[in-house]
Parts: sequence; structure tokens; C-alpha cells
Amino acid sequence: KLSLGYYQKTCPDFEKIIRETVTNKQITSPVTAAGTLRLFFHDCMVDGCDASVLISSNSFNQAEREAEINHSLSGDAFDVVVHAKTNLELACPGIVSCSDILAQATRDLVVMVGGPFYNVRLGRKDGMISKAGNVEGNLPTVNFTMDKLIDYFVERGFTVQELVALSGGHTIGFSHCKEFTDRLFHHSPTSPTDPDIYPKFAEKLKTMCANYEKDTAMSAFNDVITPGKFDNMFYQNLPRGLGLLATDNALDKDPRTKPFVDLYAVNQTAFFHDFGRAMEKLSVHGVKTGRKGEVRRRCDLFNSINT
Ligand code: HEM
Ligand SMILES: [Ca+2]
Ligand SMILES: [Ca+2]
Repeated sequence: KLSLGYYQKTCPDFEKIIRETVTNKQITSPVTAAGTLRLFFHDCMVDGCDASVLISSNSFNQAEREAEINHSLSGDAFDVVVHAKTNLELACPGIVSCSDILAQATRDLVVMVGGPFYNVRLGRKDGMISKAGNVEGNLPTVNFTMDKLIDYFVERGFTVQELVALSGGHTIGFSHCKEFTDRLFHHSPTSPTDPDIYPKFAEKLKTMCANYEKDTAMSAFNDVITPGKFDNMFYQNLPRGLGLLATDNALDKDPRTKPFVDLYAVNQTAFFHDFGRAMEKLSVHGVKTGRKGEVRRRCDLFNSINT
């Protein structure tokens, strides 16, 4: 029920307004692209791509943002959606859903930092539920075994190859120390540091994260070589011991995923093609249309709360 031309008649400047908004935002805050890509993933995997992740909590409802894993979502990512919504409400009030804004903004930001163009079909409605309790178990974490990670994606309709391609999202952005300190300090009784990590890289990370329990803001790039550029460097890093997260490193070890890591490391065109296809699929994951949702007036509030 979604279509590329959904707003052609009702909001002809939709594409232009989003493109201008994200361009301005990404230039002033270069972390926006990575933050928005992760925000979109966290939205789509919890109750579909319905902007449920954007809802603010109130005294009656603990929204998805309150879930521990979502505390580290980027403020700039929420911000770019709000800016786009404001500009769109001025041009065509009450027409464009927040879930469509997030999907389209994510694509434009991926393209802006060098990634592939892919089609974003439009016509999503915004969800009417956002509960912190729905988040746990619906998003993957770095302590997942490869069995668990594969099950997680396959249960949601994604293939192992799509798991590897989507993990390439970690070619941009960063992670806080607590996401990889187990690999630095508590790997095993005989070797506290994971021997898979290139030794000099491990030393740098250990110095940086030495006080991670107090200095909780400390973080490292997911792709140390080209952290701001969307490219296939993420896959080239893995066999060199430059993967940051345990789950990313594991992609290069497991025989089910390694062939795709090897392919994407030598063939950026294949990566871009597969990432684009997988993003098209992620972008329609569990979408709501018709009366299953609403077009929110404000992206952080259900309409019922304003009336
Ligand atoms: C495969 C399972 C995945 C796991 C276990 C995982 C885990 C993580 C973790 C722990 C962080 C660091 C968060 C922080 O400390 O702030 C992160 C960041 C990020 N993730 Fe994932 N992720 C996964 C899949 C994905 C997918 C499918 C995408 C998108 C296609 C994605 C995009 C990102 C981005 C762009 C960042 C950087 C965010 C920023 O810089 O603000 N991740 N991920
Ligand atoms: Ca959602
Ligand atoms: Ca990169």
C-alpha cells in the first residue's frame, strides 16, 4: 500500500524539504547521519517503522526512549526529524507522517555521507503505542552469540546475508566504551583482552576506556579508519582485528557470515547494492497504513494527547 509518489499531490515539496533539512543538520552536526540510521533501526525493529521510538514519556506512559538501550540514541537524530516536521507542517499541515520523515531522512543522510541511494516507499502511518517494555528482546545487543543474532534476524524475515549487509551500518558512527570493555578487560581468565583485537588498537582502546565507569561518555568509532564515510571499510577492518563490537568481530569468524564479509570487503558495489535492498526491506518492516495509525501533529506526542 506504500508508494514512491504518495505525497506528489498532497505535499509536492516533501522530498525537497527533507533534503534541505537533513543537509543543513548534517553540515552543522556531522554525527547526525549515524545517529539517524541507528534511530531508524531501533524504530523499525520495535513494532515496525511507525515512529514509536520518537514518543516522549509522560506520567502515564514510559515510552520506548526510556528503555536502557535507547538512552544512547542521538539527540541530533530526534532533532532532525523535529526540524523536518516543523518545515513540512508549514508547507502542508497534517499530511506527512513522522515515520515517513524518519525513513526518508535516513536515506538522504546515508547518501549524503557517501552511501547508496535506495527507494523509500511512502504512506506509513504513525503508531499509537510506545512502551519501554516492548523494547527489550526486540533489539540485538553485543553479547548475542552468532546463533542468537542469526535467529533474531531470521525470525524477523531477514536473511543471514542481510544481517551482514545491515551490520555495515557500523561503517559510520561510534560506540560507548561499555559496549566493548568486556573485550578489553574481561575476555577470559587467561587472556583479559580479546586476542582478536589488533594489539596496538587494543592498547589505544584500553587507555581511552580506562575510566569508563566514571567517564561514561567515552566512546570510539565503530570504523576507526573512515568513521564519517559510508563505505566498505567496516568489512576490511574485521580480519585486521579492527572490529570494535564483539558481534561485528564475530561476523568474520562464523562460517555462515564470513563469506559475505569477504565479499563486501573486496566489492563495495556488492555491499552498496545489498545494503540498499536490505534497507528497502527494513524501511517497510511492520509498517502501518490506513486506520492502523495516524499522522501525528507532533512527532513526540500521540494526537490524542493534544486534543
Ligand atoms: C547486528 C546487530 C547490531 C548490534 C548488536 C548493534 C549494536 C550497536 C551498539 C552497541 C552501538 C553503540 C551505541 C552507543 O554506545 O551509543 C551501535 C551503534 C550504531 N549502530 Fe548498531 N547494532 C546492530 C545493528 C545495526 C544495524 C542493522 C544498523 C543500521 C543499519 C545499525 C546502525 C548503527 C549506527 C549507525 C550506530 C552509530 C550510532 C551513532 O553514532 O550515534 N546497527 N550499534
Ligand atoms: Ca517502531
Ligand atoms: Ca566508513
